[in-house]
Amino acid sequence: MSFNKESDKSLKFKTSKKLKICSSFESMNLNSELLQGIYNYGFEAPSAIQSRAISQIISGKDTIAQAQSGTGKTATFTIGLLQVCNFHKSELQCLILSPTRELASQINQVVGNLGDYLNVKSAAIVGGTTSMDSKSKNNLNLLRKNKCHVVSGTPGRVLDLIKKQVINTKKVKIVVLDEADELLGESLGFKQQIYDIFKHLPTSCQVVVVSATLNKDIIEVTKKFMTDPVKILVKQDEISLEGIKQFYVNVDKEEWKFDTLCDLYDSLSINQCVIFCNTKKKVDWLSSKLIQSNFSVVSMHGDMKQEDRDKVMNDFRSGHSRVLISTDVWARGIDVQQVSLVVNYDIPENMENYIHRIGRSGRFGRKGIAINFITRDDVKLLKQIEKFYKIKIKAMPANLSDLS
Ligand SMILES: Nc1ncnc2c1ncn2[C@@H]1O[C@H](COP(=O)(O)OP(=O)(O)OP(=O)(O)O)[C@@H](O)[C@H]1O
Repeated sequence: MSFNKESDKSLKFKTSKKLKICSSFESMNLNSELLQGIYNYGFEAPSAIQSRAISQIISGKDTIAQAQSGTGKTATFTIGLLQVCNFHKSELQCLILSPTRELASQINQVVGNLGDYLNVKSAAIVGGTTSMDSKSKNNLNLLRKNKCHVVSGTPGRVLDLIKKQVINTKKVKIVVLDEADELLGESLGFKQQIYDIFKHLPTSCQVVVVSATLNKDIIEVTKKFMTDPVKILVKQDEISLEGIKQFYVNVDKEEWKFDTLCDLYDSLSINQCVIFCNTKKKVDWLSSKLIQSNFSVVSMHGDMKQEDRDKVMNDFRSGHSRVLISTDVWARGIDVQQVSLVVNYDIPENMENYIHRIGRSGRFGRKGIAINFITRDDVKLLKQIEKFYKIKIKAMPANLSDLS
């Protein structure tokens, strides 16, 4: 196995020159209810990406915003779009697209929280549930009556509801593609859905593209639907967060991973931990093996029923469960601040998801630890990761608890 060629494309595109930097939320000319929502949510000062990108979004420019994991990109586009929307008008003005149901719901929550004083009506459109709960029914009713200002959803479900004329896109002013490289890449089949959604949007619609990882090819694709965008980008060797300490453990053979994990369990469950496997089957296998051995873990992947996924998410977010085993469905965007440790039980299959996975820890300047299990076959992959991000991944020290 080796990383695909896509990942090797270096970031040769540049940040736009002479960008305005707003060092406080007050200096962004936000309306007072929005400012109140921001402070009430606990934010005091903007992060680097927020101080650069929010004012660009507000000015109406198409914007490409790249910044490291956990540095506040969600609030960047949310504050921007909340300022752009007119809440006196009862119509859908903003569409936010993201790759997983959990992320779309999380973004919807942030929109609701930051827009608390604006009377924003937003809906998560995620599908997947066998029976619709009253909230989902209510959302659909609001959409049918064109009473939502903001929709946050996954591309397939959103496109479906546009085609069924439940979502009315006529007045959409701004569309956000979060985790844009995932949405516009070739592997997951979202790209065509995104193009189809664009066909239903007004041509004047402002486009905001966001991710921690963007490459030249993705920027090329965005030219199809963006006009002279402002670009705010980080260099490849700055994508990895300094606050996340990265280690490897030589497990030599696949069969030795399990015992290594059991030895680590006490350290894993001090705060909260996410363990990544590359397949759904492996997630199921590992979680049942750990449970059989009396370890307390929960697990999640894309083949599980949405009701079960929701329960796992709620338990993990509340801190009720501390160790979560998952596939890359959890790699991007999910924000649980207490996660301080990520274990790559399997090394990820693409370079980008390495950065996204480890970025589940160390949120917004917190400290994090990432541990990579390395079989003999993985040594080469680890070297590729180190070279690509210009980082050094050290051998795990004997006493991990000293680090946390
Ligand atoms: N200005 C701020 N002050 C304090 N906390 C903030 C601020 N902006 C964002 N945060 C918090 O930082 C955490 C990470 O933010 P967010 O999820 O938006 O990061 P992200 O850049 O979108 O990450 P990812 O790349 O993983 O999607 C969240 O818990 C959020 O509430």
